[in-house]
Amino acid sequence: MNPQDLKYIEIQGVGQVFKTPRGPFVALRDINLTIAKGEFVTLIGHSGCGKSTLLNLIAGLTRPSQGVLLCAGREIAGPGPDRAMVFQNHALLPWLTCFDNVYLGVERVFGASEPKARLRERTAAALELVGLAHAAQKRPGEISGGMKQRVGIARALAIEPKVLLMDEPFGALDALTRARLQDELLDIVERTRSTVVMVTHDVDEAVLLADKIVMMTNGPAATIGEVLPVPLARPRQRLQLAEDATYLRCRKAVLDFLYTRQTHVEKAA
Ligand SMILES: Nc1ncnc2c1ncn2[C@@H]1O[C@H](COP(=O)(O)OP(=O)(O)OP(=O)(O)O)[C@@H](O)[C@H]1O
Repeated sequence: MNPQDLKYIEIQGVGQVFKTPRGPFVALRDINLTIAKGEFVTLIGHSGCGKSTLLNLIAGLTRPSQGVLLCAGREIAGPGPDRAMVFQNHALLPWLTCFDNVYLGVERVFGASEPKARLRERTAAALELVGLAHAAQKRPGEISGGMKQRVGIARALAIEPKVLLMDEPFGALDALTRARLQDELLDIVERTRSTVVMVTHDVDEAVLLADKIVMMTNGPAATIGEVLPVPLARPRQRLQLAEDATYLRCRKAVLDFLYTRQTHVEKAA
């Protein structure tokens, strides 16, 4: 791998302080992390520790109070088509069909340089990739939660982002749909070789999907407590992993971190 690709995303000395009516609130401090091209990173930590805050910084939706974030050697100064976000609540426009929800983003990114037929081809290919070609003409209100989430993923993949940012994308789904979408995501990422940063609360999801798990300490002033490499070969099969010694060791390490070393104490608001 090109040495530059080993540090595709670089987060250096990043801190985030929010202004609140009660004074400044230090959400993140001293975050240092390097992500290689094609790497799948999961971010895990107790509720409120700053996972979404960190993802928003990588997306360029917010700017850090301290430090710098780089993507492909360039400072992240705002959102860009090289980084696409998938949200937990899918954020689809209810009055548009699934096709048009995906087309909207495709047109924004490629509309100036490609003919309409090519934009439609890209949209159809993204829906095909997530197994939703048959639902292209349905509106979000006419499809299930899992299907809506797949449209959200198709919309992100359709713009061919270099980095896929996912904020608890499967958090609102039932366990079976969630498992199916995790498998589909593994398959898609294998094919597209995207770099992925995914926030999750789910320990099994974190281990199943990741090349490395970034474990965050509790907030306020949260930081990275530990980075755990997951040296499991790909493609991964969830049934085989259930008894795999490396899988079980990684799972235990995350559980230990979360429930022994970072016991969650609900703070008074
Ligand atoms: N715009 C903001 N202004 C003030 N405080 C904020 C703002 N955004 C986030 N926070 C605070 O920063 C901390 C981190 O929030 P964040 O949403 O990143 O946590 P999280 O780990 O993603 O939580 P969860 O797992 O519950 O989604 C929280 O205490 C939150 O209240």
